[in-house]
Amino acid sequence: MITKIRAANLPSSLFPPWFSSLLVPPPFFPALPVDTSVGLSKSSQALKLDLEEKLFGQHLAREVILKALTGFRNNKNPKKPLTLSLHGWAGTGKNFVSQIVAKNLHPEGLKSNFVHLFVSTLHFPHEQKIKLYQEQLQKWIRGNVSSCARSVFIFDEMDKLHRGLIDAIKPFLDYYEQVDGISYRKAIFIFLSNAGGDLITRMALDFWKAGKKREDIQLKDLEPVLSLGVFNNKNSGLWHSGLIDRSLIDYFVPFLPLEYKHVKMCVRAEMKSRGFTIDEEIVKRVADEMTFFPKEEKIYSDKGCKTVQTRLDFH
Ligand SMILES: Nc1ncnc2c1ncn2[C@@H]1O[C@H](COP(=O)(O)OP(=O)(O)OP(=O)(O)O)[C@@H](O)[C@H]1O
Repeated sequence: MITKIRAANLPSSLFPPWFSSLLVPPPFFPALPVDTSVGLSKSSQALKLDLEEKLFGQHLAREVILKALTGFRNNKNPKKPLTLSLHGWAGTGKNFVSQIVAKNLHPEGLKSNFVHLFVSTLHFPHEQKIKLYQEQLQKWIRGNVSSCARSVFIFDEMDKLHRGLIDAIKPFLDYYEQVDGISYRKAIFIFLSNAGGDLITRMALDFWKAGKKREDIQLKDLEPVLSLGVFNNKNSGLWHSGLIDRSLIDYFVPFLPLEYKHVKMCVRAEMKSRGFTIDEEIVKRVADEMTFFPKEEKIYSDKGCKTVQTRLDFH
């Protein structure tokens, strides 16, 4: 599913018109604008605050993302780019968090020249064009990292990304000091997918049924779950790509399914961002319109907070 934000910030064709200028190999890359605020835009404290205030119901994702980003930014000499793999049900905040991270590094977020979002089904829809996509993608990454070492690349719908394209980006994710004269070690790659989302949900449901608190779910509880749903799942996209075998993913970040109370929090946040006074009656009405599963218990929103914005329009 493509959100408004993504569609609004993406070129209509695969790459913008000036892309062809990047086809010249280094050192002849044209000078793209240089971001002087790179890495200094906000402190880790600001990221922490953003995650605490804006991201609802995701205590594990909050913890892992903060740890990963803080560690990476404090490391003056990283040995490889930072690679995060975000997993979870639809509408639970994977794109939302990627945007928070991107904004933290580059204040303009998705609008920055140094943040790049690829959506598999939008940008790489035709299997027969894989060779072309591979070439363009590699040149795009190379060109942009040579312009800004701390470029951020977000790949949405990773589970739908053709294996050939994962192979194309693999060299950039590795521990090489340089590839063709360029170091990729300060770049950040974020992969988003629904793979493992059903298993994460089942785990959350088991906790709920056992009367345990959601916040008591720990990363170690989810490791075997992710291992089954992602690491050893031939359909997850990552499995047969060699990314996992070669330890090229630094952090797996699980997103839990969102409950009624989280949906209400999303409604309030949306009202606030539109400058409305919070009206609890409307908050309840919007949340009540969402559908919840499993059939019997009705605990988790089946679209997370995804349709909150449009539903609010009706009220
Ligand atoms: N955990 C959350 N906390 C706060 N807001 C959220 C959360 N999850 C979703 N939202 C809101 O819902 C919108 C849609 O969520 P988002 O696009 O991040 O979902 P997603 O997990 O990427 O879904 P998909 O897998 O379908 O792409 C976000 O822009 C945000 O406004």
